[in-house]
Amino acid sequence: MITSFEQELHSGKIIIGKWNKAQYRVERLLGVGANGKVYLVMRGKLQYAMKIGFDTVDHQSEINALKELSKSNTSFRHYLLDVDDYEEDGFHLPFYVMRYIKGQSMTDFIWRNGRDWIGLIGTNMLRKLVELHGQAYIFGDIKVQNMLVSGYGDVELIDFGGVTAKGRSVKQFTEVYDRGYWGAGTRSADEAYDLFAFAVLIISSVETEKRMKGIDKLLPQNRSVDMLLDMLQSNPALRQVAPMLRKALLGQYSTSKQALADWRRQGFAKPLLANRKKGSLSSLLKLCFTISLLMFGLAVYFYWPS
Ligand SMILES: Nc1ncnc2c1ncn2[C@@H]1O[C@H](COP(=O)(O)OP(=O)(O)OP(=O)(O)O)[C@@H](O)[C@H]1O
Repeated sequence: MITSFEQELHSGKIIIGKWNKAQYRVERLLGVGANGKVYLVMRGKLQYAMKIGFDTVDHQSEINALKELSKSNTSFRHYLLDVDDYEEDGFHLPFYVMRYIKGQSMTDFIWRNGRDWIGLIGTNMLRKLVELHGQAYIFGDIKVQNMLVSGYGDVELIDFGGVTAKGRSVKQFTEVYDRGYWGAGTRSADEAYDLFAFAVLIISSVETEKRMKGIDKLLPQNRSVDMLLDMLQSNPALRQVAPMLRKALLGQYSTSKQALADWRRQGFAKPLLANRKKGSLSSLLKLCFTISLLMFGLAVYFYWPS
């Protein structure tokens, strides 16, 4: 059985599952990761994301976690639509089909709309973690690439390859976000593990590229959580959230519920979308123009020699 498939599936290709016989039409490639390729597909008139796995063990464990979450009474309900195999020319390709998430990376979103959004994005991210932790799982591989932001700061998690049952060893992680890398704790799956990564996520979303450069290549003797704490203290954009993130970096939260409550206590101002800002400016200009026309009309009416 050959499972590796380097070739790209072209747009318009029809995939019919070997077992469930559901039919999908490939639209385009959404992304390629270490564990698989993800395509935008249509099933009837609806859009979904289809992940074709490279490594069957990782692929299967991702499916197992998604199956559990899809059954839960959380926002992950019905996230997973189908699990099947596709066979072509002697290739056997395991795939699964999930909700298609439209969005942009957190860094792009903040870059376009401003840093005022950190509060709301953070709240929505922590709410997702509270839900996941409530199902006795941790996310494991929190990083900018594994979440998408859309609409009014809505957060969706993607890539469930790191989802690990609480108490086990974290399955998949990315060094910079990993508390083990910073010598700040073990790699056992507890809520504080995700909260540490959450703190790094927020710090990295507002740090300059210059300061973040090389941070993933530090020698073990040079890595310490103090480096992250320094970044936190010295960045004015993080002043409001620094006390909560400090506790997360030091492992002082045992549950994401406590972390979310502290985060919310900051009382963030309501952020504005960049195009709404532009929109409100143009309505203000329109109003000024109308008022000046009205004044002009009145002036003509009163002062016009009769
Ligand atoms: N449900 C989805 N909706 C929209 N886009 C998605 C979805 N799932 C994945 N993607 C896109 O496909 C890319 C690769 O997917 P994913 O991160 O799951 O692969 P991976 O092999 O597990 O990656 P990694 O190398 O980070 O472990 C993502 O970065 C994202 O751009």
